[in-house]
Amino acid sequence: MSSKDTIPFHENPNLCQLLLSQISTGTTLRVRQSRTPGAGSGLFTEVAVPAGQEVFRSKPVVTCCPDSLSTVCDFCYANNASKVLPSGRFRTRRDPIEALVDCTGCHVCNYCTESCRNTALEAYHKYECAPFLKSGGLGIRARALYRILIHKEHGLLSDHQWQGLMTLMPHQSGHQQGPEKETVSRIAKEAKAHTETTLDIDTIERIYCVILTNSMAIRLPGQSAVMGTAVDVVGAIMNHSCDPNVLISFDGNELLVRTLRAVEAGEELAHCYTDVQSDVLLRRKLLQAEYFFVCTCSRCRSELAEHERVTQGDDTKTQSIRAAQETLFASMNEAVSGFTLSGKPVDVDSLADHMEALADKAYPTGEWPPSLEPLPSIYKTLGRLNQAQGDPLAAIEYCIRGCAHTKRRAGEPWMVDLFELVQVLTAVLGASPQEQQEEEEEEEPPFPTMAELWDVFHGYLHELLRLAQGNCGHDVSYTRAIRSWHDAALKYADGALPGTQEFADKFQDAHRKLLLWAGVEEDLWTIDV
Ligand SMILES: C[S@@+](CC[C@H](N)C(=O)[O-])C[C@H]1O[C@@H](n2cnc3c(N)ncnc32)[C@H](O)[C@@H]1O
Repeated sequence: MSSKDTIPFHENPNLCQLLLSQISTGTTLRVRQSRTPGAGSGLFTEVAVPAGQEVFRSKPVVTCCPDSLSTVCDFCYANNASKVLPSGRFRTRRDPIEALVDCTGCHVCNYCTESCRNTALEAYHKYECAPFLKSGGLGIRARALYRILIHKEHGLLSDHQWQGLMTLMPHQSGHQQGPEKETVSRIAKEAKAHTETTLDIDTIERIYCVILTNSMAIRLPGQSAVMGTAVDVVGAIMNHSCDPNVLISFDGNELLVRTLRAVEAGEELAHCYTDVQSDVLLRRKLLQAEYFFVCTCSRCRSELAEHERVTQGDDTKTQSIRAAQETLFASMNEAVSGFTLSGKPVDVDSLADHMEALADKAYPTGEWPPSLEPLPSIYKTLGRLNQAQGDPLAAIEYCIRGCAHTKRRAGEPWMVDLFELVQVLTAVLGASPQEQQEEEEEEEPPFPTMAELWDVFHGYLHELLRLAQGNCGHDVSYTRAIRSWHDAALKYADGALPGTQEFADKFQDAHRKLLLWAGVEEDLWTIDV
C-alpha cells in the first residue's frame, strides 16, 4: 500500500474490524468519525462502561526501551527499579535493584533473564542486532522506527498491522516544518542505510512521523518514570480530551485502557495527551506543537474565558501569562535538578517567594491566583524538596497548599499527589512527641494534635486506596501495595474507622485544622471519607 491511497479508519470497516478483533475486551468497541470537528476517526463504546473498569488491552505493534535505560527488560518490560515489587509491596532502600543482562551483540537491549534474551533473539532480535550495533545510540522514537522497518522487512508485521500504521495520522508536513524539521529526513536516511529496508524514503519518513504523532510513553500505574515507548494502532485511534474519560497505562508490554468515570453507550473514548493538570495556555501550546490541533473543548473554553476576563482580551497579556508559566516550570525544574545533582541544600521559602513574585509580576492584576497552574504544582514540588531535605513539617505545609489549590482532583496525577502527601505525613507521624509538642505550642493557627494527624493520615490513605482502585484496578501490584499499607495502618487505628459517620466527623475537623495551619481556607478542599 502506498502512502497516497490511505483512507481514514472510519471509512475502512474491514480494517477496523480486523484491528478490533486483535484486542482483548469485554465491551463492544467501534471506530467512527469523531464528533469533534477535524479530529478524524475516534474509538467509541457501544455499551455503557462503569467507572474504574478495564475497557480493553492491546499488544502494541512495537514497543522499545530507551537505549540508556538499564533497569527495564526490552522483552517483557519487567522493571527492576519499580516503586512496587511484584509481591505487591513498596520498594524500600533495602530492596536491591537486580542487574539486567544485555545483548552481547549490540549491547543496546537489556533483558531481565536469559530466557527473555533468548526468546527475543529467536523471535526478532536476530534481525535487529547488527543494524542496532551499526546505528550507535538513538533516541527512543528513532529506535522504534528501526524496529518497525526491520519487523516489516522480515515479515513480522501482519498486513493489517502495517495497514493500520499507514492509516494513522502522520502530520508529515507539520513535523517537517516544525521542531523535527532537521531530524525527520536525517533519521529516515540513516534508518534506510542501517536497516537496509527496501521501503522508499517517503514511506520511512511517513512512518517516523506516525511514531511522532501516535507513540505513547510506557508507564506503570501510579509511577511517573517512563520505561519505553509503544506504537499501538487501536490505542492511537483514541482522540484527546482535556476532560478524559479513560486512562492508558501498561501491564508489562500490554497497553491497558480503563475508564476514569462512567462512560455511556455511544460515547467516544478519549484520553489526555498532555499534563491534565496544566492550564489551557500550556496545554494548547503543546497540543499544537506536537499534535497539530487546537482543542476547543468546554474546559479549554472556560479556562480561556477566565484569562480573557482578566486580560480584557489583550493577547499580549495572555502571552505574558503563558511565558511566565513556562519560566516558572523551567526555574522549578532547574532548582530540583540542581539539588538532585549537587545535593546542595535549597532555601525553599526564599525559592517560593521568588516564584510567587515572578508570577505576580506577570499577572495583569498583580496577584497570580494561587489555583492557577503552575503555582499548585510548584507548591507540591517544593513540598517534596523539603521532604528530601529532611524537613517534613515544611513539606506538609507546601504539599497541603499545593493539593488544596489543585483544581483537577481526579485521575492519575491527583492520585500521585495524594500518595506523596501521605508519604510526607508518615514522616511527621514518625517524629518524636517532643518535636510534635513544640509545634503545637508555638503555632497559630495551631498544628493538629498527634491524634488528629493520625485521623487525616487514615482518611487520606483511605481516599488514596479508592483512587488507586478506580484509576489502576484492584488487581495491579500498585493497588495491592496501597491496600497492604492501608490495611496495616488501619489495623492498629484507635476508635472509629473510615466509612463510619463518627470517623467522617473527626476526620473533617482534623483536615480543616491542617488546612488552616497551612494557610489555606478550610473549605477549599473537602474529602468524603
Ligand atoms: C493519535 S491521533 C488520534 C487518531 C486520529 N483521530 C485518526 O483519525 O487517526 C492524533 C491526532 O488526532 C487529531 N485529534 C486528536 N484529538 C483531537 C481533538 N480533541 N480535537 C481535534 N483533533 C484531534 C489530531 O490531528 C491529532 O494529531
